[in-house]
Amino acid sequence: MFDEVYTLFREIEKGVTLISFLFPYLPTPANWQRDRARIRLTEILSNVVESRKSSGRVEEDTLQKLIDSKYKDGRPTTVEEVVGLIIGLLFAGKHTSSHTSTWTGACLLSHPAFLRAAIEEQHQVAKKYKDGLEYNAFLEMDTLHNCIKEALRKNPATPLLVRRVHKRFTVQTKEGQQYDIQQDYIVATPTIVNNNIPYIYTDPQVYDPNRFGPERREDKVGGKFSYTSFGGGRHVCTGEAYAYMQLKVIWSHLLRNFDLELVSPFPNTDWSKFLPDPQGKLLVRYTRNGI
Ligand code: HEM
Repeated sequence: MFDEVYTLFREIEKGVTLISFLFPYLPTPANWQRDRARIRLTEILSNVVESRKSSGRVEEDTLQKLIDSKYKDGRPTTVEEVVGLIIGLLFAGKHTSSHTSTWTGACLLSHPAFLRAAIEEQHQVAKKYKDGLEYNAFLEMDTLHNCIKEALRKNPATPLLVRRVHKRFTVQTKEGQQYDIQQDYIVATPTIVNNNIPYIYTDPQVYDPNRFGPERREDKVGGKFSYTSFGGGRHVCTGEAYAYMQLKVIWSHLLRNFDLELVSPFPNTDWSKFLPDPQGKLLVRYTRNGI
């Protein structure tokens, strides 16, 4: 089942392009495949939800929370809604994480000074937690954290955040120009532009994880929306802490156990995707070492 779910996910992902975002029902092979995969994935996950419900078993997990949730008027969630939420959650967490992990690798392996600093930090943490790395050890990996954060600043997983306006409002630019934003307008905020504003980020084109260190704190200087790779406001990413933790677990393991070298050129961004990945294959040579 795992293989089939993974394949279906890939097929849905392939249908999430910039074109399909603007024209979701365009009759293209990618959109057909995406829609067929969505139907099959719904079938598989519906069976999982139905089987949990009919078993009478109560577990301490996310699936149970979704099944037990109720709307404000007391109505419980339907199987279809639970399945939709699971697909949404998997989509929110899976692709964004693999995207960020890949860009972190590409950035680290092309910036030797930061790679050395991240490896040195692994030495220090491994020395301190010699009985095995646990949760707190990963929280102490500030250098690695900032390397991931900077890779994500330069390569946000969601370069455009979109909202429908519920209530009319005005907005004023830094230069004093006012805009009237009317109800039902669609507003888009380009993360990729926000993350490169020169009065917030010094030399924004440069990969420099030190910008997030205690002396500079560039993610805070422009206010709470300076760094928007995890969104902001009411719908800010609820998985941010988990995302950093899993990315640190992955990269800490790789840095502690392998010598890594990027053998393909630093990748361009594939802008045809709605969630723009590195273009082409990223080739890495690895030798096992072990800190
Ligand atoms: C590096 C990895 C991740 C990145 C870059 C990321 C980014 C984002 C962004 C930009 C948003 C806001 C979308 C918007 O405003 O329209 C968001 C929302 C969300 N993310 Fe993440 N995310 C990541 C990982 C995760 C993980 C691992 C999970 C769950 C396990 C998760 C769950 C969610 C959920 C549920 C929302 C919707 C929140 C809401 O609408 O109230 N994310 N994420």
